[in-house]
Amino acid sequence: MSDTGVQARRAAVYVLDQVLGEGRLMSEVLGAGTLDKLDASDRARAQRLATQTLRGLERADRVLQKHLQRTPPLMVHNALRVGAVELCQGEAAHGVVNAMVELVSKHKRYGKMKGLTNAVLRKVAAKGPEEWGKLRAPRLPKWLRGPLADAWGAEAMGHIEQAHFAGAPLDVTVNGDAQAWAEKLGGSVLPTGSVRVTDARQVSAMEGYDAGIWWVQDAAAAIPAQVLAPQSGMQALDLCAAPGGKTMQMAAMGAEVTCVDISKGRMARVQENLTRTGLKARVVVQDALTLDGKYDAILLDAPCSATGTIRRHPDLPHAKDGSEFGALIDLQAQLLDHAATLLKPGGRLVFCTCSLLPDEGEVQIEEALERHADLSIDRDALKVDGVDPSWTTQEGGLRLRPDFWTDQGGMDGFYIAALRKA
Ligand SMILES: C[S@@+](CC[C@H](N)C(=O)[O-])C[C@H]1O[C@@H](n2cnc3c(N)ncnc32)[C@H](O)[C@@H]1O
Repeated sequence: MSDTGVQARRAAVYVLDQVLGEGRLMSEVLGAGTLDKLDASDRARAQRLATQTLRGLERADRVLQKHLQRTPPLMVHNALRVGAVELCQGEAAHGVVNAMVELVSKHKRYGKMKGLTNAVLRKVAAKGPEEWGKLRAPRLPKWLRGPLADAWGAEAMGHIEQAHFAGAPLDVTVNGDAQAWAEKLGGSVLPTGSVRVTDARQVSAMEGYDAGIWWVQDAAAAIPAQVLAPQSGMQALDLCAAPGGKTMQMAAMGAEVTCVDISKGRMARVQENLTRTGLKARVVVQDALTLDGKYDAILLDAPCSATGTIRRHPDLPHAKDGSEFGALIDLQAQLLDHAATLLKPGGRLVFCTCSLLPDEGEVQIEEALERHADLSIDRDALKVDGVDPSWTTQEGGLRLRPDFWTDQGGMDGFYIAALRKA
């Protein structure tokens, strides 16, 4: 790591410029190799700083607001935001202020704003940490808060925002003795069988990773394959499979799995994951809408708004504006209709999305049941260990929210429903 942490902070500010200024997701910015020149520890630090700043953006702006007469240019504003978040979360003032002043002073256009940066961050260092704790959990932008508050109510909305601000622990799915691995990893076994590691280190350096005993998967994301529960030897299809968490679960259950995804790049990760874990599946890069064949069990984890994953991806509400969601909702319905044609009579289809929007969950299933007289909801499939019956919805699906299991660290938002073909 560089001595002063300037490089990591500069990279974090660049990532924020891209998310907040260009509407790019952090995964796109990082995927384009933005941080590749940094060493591993600076890269991790830059990513952590950008993530923490996005999570606490509203608080950072409130703390900064009273020291700014007008909004500075985005790059300077983002440097102040990163600095404010670090200071308010207990980082030593001299290191943060010096690094941010140096970073701004080297900027071609805004170098002259180093004095302002110094003055503002010194004021934040003096009072900010005390103010920080009294501020509310940051709210989602209106375009997303509106529909979510309509769906779940104002009180739940506040709890969801608190869960977003708290962030997410590391959950892993173990192919083996979960209790034994929970002890080795310093975690605990959740009611649904996932292992939660609160004191997470670098994942690839953790015991059992290289040996492929476990893979990273949020506890909520592990439930759809448990609901489908294909039996050993069954022909199972994982539609929209990459990076392959659910494929691996079904392969570990003994099913003959075919996994399909449209993205060649993302499917390379499925192949890597299968190689690491020693699990077997037929890997197909193809548009799921053009697939044929007949299967006993199908899992459709459809592309969606990903609004259930904001704890891990706080960039999403800032980079997006909801304008793409209509096309995703149409695609989900098409994928559901096509998946139904791939089911054998008596076969089962689990539909899921990592979304908090009913249009991508409850409404999709209600409408699919109207379109397909030969499909019925399978409520019994939801009787999975650790799944609270109160999570069941009116039409017979499961609604999971980030504010569930609060005492244990929450879970991603998900919708899951099981359908059976006559
Ligand atoms: C929510 S992610 C899947 C996560 C995965 N099931 C897992 O558990 O690791 C959605 C996936 O849908 C894929 N996708 C989008 N449109 C598709 C299509 N028409 N056919 C197949 N895959 C598609 C995307 O490439 C993406 O990998």
